[in-house]
Amino acid sequence: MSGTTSAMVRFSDVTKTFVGDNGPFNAVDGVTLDITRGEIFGVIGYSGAGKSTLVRLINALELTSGGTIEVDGRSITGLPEGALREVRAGIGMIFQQFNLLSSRSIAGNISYPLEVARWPKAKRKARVAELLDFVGISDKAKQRPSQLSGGQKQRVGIARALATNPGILLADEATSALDPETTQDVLALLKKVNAELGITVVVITHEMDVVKTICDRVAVMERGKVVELGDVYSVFANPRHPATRRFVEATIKDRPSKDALERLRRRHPHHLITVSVHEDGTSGGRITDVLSANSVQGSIIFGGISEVTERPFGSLTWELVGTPADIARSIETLKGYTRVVDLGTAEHPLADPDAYAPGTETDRPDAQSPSAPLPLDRLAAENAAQIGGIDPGNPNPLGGFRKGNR
Ligand SMILES: Nc1ncnc2c1ncn2[C@@H]1O[C@H](COP(=O)(O)OP(=O)(O)OP(=O)(O)O)[C@@H](O)[C@H]1O
Repeated sequence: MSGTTSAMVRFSDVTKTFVGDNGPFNAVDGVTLDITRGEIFGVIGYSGAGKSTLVRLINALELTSGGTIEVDGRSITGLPEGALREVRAGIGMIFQQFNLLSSRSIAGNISYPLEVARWPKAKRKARVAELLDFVGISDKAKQRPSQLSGGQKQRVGIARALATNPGILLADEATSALDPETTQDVLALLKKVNAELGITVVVITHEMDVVKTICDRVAVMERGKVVELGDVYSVFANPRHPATRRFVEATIKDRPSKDALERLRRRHPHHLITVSVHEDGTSGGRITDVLSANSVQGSIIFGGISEVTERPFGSLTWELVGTPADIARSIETLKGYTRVVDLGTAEHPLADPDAYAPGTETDRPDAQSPSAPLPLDRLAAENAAQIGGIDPGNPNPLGGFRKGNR
């Protein structure tokens, strides 16, 4: 990769049109955004929002219907297949279902793209050993994929995707099939890929937890459009779009839902407030100081503070006991530091404008029609793409090596 511009990927008014059961529709609809060189960029959205399609446009597994895409300063729009193979060689990809070749050993899987790129045997062997060590599974070299756990399989997928030194790694729901602990391990590995190898990582996910753990910036997609874009902490601290708010609330779980608030009011009939705790706002200690300075007794009855991009984030719901005037003064003072939602009392309740009311997928106003089943040729194309520089139209990546492109 040339390293000449700060944008590793540039989408300019990009549209991708598919023909569905009800006629043509835009799976990606007028997207303009830059993915900065060296960052971990998240794309989040509900099923069918267009995330995979957007990311598959980067390595030309899908071709644009409108607009232009630049990868590493080079427009890939309208390039002939031969030139696209060159672009793909600089992009690694990993998938939810790993897409490993079951007939090959782990070392054989990782070596495969190097064979295709016609690396000499000794160089291949050294590179595979280096990659196995990097992803932490050197002891698994001779085993078959079926002998590995999901997390280990994804490590193989990552090693294979890195084999030919790509500048970009695309991770399509790479942790969605893993348990929470293994997810954290794989996310840590993706962070290491980014930090130690300087690779730009694009992560597609439907879990804000993934975004919160590793991404620098995030785009929220809904119905093919990017509805919110920004650095992760700001998006968490100030989500503007309803879809973003739902993702944040479902992940942080720091505020009582409507139902939980009703239960809290029954147990705690006095004045309730929810106070945001941000790095640049207030802390639990400062809240206590403000309350005691105003002769108000406070106790925490709900809340949670976790880390977003390694910085504190969350909120605490307090029950306040004191005179109405002292409580009002406390709330005014706290508002000078941070966001305070006044929930009133059991007798005179005030609604939380941000309350999260969990619903089903189909309850959501933005729910999309279910994604089409993965066509077989798409699976073959993914297999081909992740080993770098191969024609995604080849339905049988093991059916004979194509000529390398370097
Ligand atoms: N090859 C295709 N032909 C027709 N429609 C398609 C094709 N690929 C995707 N779609 C449709 O485009 C829309 C966006 O799909 P896409 O896979 O990009 O969404 P997504 O946000 O990644 O969803 P998921 O998280 O379920 O994978 C969906 O309605 C899907 O059914």
